[in-house]
Amino acid sequence: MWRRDNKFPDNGFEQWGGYMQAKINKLEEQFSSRAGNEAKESNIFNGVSIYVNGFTVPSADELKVLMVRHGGVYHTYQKNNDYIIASNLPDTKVKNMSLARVVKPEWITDSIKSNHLLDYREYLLYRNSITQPQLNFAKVSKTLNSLVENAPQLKQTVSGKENDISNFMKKEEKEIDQFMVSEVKMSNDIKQPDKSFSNSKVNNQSKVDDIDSAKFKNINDINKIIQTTKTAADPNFISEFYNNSRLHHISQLGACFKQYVNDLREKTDFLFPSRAWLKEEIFKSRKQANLSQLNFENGKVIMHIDMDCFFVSVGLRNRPELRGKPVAVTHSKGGQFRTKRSGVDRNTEFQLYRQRQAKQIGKAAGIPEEEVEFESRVDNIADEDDKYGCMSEIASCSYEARAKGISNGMFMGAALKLCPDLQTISYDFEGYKEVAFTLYNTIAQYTLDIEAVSCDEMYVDCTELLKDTGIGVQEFATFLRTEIKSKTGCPCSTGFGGNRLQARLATKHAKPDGQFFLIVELVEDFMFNIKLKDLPGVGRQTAQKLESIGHQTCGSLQSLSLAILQNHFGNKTGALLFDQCRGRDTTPLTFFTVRKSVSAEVNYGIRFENNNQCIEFLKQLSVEVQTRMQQYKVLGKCITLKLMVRAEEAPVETAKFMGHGFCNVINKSTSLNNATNDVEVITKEVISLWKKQNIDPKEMRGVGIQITKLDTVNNKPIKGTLSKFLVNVKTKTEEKCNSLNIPESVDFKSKPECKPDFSTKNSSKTTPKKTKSIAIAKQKSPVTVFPKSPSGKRGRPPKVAKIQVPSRNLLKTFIKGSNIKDTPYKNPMVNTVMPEIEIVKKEEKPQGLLSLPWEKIRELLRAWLDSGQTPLPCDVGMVTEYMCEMVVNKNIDKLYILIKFLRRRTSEIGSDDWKEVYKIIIENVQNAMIAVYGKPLFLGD
Ligand SMILES: Nc1ccn([C@H]2C[C@H](O)[C@@H](COP(=O)(O)OP(=O)(O)OP(=O)(O)O)O2)c(=O)n1
Repeated sequence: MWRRDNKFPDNGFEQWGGYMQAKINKLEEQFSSRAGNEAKESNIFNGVSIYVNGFTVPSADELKVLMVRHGGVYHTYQKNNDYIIASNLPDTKVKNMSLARVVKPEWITDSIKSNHLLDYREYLLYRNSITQPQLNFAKVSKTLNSLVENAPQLKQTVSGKENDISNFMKKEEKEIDQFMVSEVKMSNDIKQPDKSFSNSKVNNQSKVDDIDSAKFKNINDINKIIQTTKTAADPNFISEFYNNSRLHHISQLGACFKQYVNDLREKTDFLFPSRAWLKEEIFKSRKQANLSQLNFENGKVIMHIDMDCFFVSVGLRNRPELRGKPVAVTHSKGGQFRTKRSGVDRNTEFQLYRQRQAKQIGKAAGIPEEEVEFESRVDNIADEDDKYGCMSEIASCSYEARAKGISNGMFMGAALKLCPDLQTISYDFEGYKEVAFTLYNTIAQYTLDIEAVSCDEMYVDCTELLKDTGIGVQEFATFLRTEIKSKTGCPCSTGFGGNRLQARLATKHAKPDGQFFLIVELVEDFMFNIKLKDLPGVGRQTAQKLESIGHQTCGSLQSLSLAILQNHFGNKTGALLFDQCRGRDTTPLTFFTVRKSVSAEVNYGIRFENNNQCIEFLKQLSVEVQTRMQQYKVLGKCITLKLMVRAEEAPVETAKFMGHGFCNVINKSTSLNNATNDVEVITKEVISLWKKQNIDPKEMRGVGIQITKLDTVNNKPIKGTLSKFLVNVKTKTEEKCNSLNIPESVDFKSKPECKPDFSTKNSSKTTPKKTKSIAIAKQKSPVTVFPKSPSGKRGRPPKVAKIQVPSRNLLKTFIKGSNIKDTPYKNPMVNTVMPEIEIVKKEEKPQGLLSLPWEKIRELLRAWLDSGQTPLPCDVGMVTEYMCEMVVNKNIDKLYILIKFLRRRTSEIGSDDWKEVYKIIIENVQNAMIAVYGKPLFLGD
């Protein structure tokens, strides 16, 4: 007999427990013997045990048989790990139990039908909210934490060899994961969450879910639950709100991938071993000579790539039985019972929205507000207790749902009207992140010329990649899409064109699961039928205004001259429209993203009883903003408080539960003398802005804080990046600038009059000796004979007296392994100590760039090109000087890499100044080449 003290079950009859245990054991034995007798049909429920609570269809007995047949366990008495199968439960039961594993019997029957175990979470009995999701504490933090362990592993690149990009990606993914986890953690730490509440088994989610159950029809119960639903007056509201806000997660992910691309570009070597594999695979699969070979004379090839119905595709990986059906990702299940709250007046609220929209259209069309007519009608709007009244938003819907008229962002109720059998699946933030990483990593194996748009979308300049590999656009697209689909299980679409506008429109044309190359010959025809509202530069108001003057398509707008368009829309928008409707777009891709603002906004659950609550909330929101500023390492000068206040004519109770309803928006800003991220300063300013508005806190429906005019922490803007590093060698620099063919003026458009004296008369006889000092600095060497600048003047020394601290990365790069030494530098802007750079002068050693290792030069060059500043002649002089020295030192391989990089970046930047910089450098380098080798460096074109 098993004994209790040995932690084994006791089946004795001495105590009640013993009796019960004996009974349970007996029933289990019966179950096992029955299992032995039943023909086993599958192992779907291997490891799953269920306990049936109450009346179910199929009945408990039938479920027992099904479990036996399909490898599961049926418990007559509930055990810890059991799934509780129930069709409904009396409320006394609900109050006393955890609802996390209460599952509908359909979970069993549907799993058997689809021959695999379906996700039980999709069948939870208590999951439907009244309207919107309620806060599900700690769920997301848990998800993010688990991601750190489970970050997707990169596939090895070429034959097991990994280049630094793939290694870097792995490291970086982890850092980004940690960044996201730390964000959640930080905000929780700061706000000291009420653990008892977070951990409570019946949390807010289940409280509201309870309301959805048809069992809670007693209005007093419902009101009690609504009253206890968390509002912004609760001290833990903000962290919980952000942990559960889908929009917050999307924007976080988007920002992370922008940073990811920045870092990949900054820290890896731009060598792409996977290209060899790509080429090999594509050449292998070619059945005939490549017909789609690109004509590079046509310029750039820009790709736009976007996952198809992203949230749905990721969700369907666990619900394959729903493929091909109309599916939506939303918090709501739809079609369930909801309660009607008193005071809700949907008709009035919707009417107010319509009225505002009509005024906006009127304004866009130049009609005075008082003359705008709008239709005053009473719609047959479903109430919230009607399934068609559900105001839960659809985040993403499948293309089958779109075929029925459903679109992303639509309310669930409206969607159900269009498609009553619309299936819903829940969010999978972990899955989105995993797929997004795979998408970015797949592209980054082949090129880093990426502009990240969001977690599932980016632009890629494929020009260099295609040229380097010699593969065609279509075959690359097919290969890439297949690779992404096989790695992620999700389809994507790609569009290619000569610029970003064409690429984006091509993707739209290709969707879903397709590809389209808008070749130059097709552009005109293609653009003709494009709807103006689909152009990226055309917002709702502009589209409405265009429609009001009779234009809906690009073809139709092409009939208007530039002057007419500018007359109607102003110079900038007019010119944009003129170009866009012809498929023209000169905006270069931005590979390096610079953050312009940091903000935190909450427009859900904002319900205050008094001023103190509102002030407390403003303090918390200030902490949230400051936390984000710290993460992004920025300070800001301008603080804007955004207030959403219930419009006088709007019902007090909003149509959407805890939503903001129809509001007036007030934005108030203040500018500081110095940029800051000090939470006390931010809070003080925000509260002062709030107090000045004199608004009744009860009328507040949304609050946001935005910080703009950003500056990087410890990084004052720098001018003349290179010069600033090397300012203490200004005398030398001055000499060298003078000696190079660099115009003194910043106007790089003006060409130097004379060429450096590298001409053929500098025969090999005059070739300078290989020497550690730079050839061009030596007066007698052929490369030292340089003409004056176009202005005829000699260059002046740079006027920088003292080195300011440049970007941290640059600093780090330079401090290590160079002759730069640290001395404390106190940044007056913030209380942090930063090193000041001082160049140790050693006359006999090479100075400036020449003192640095080649790897550092690459970093510096990259930073210079990405600085977003106008190139200064002295900087150009130094780079030229360095490259000429490489020629002299016969360091041609590395020189070639630098030049290729320089060429690529300058052409990406696309400005005439930078193109001129490239030209000047190349002219000097080629002249040095001729001087040293008697011939120019072969650059391929
Ligand atoms: N306001 C928004 C915008 C986007 N998303 C989420 C859901 C989308 O699935 C995902 C990507 O957005 P897209 O605009 O790319 O839309 P889809 O990928 O769903 O569809 P499409 O195939 O048209 O790109 O981001 C969201 O939840 N809410």
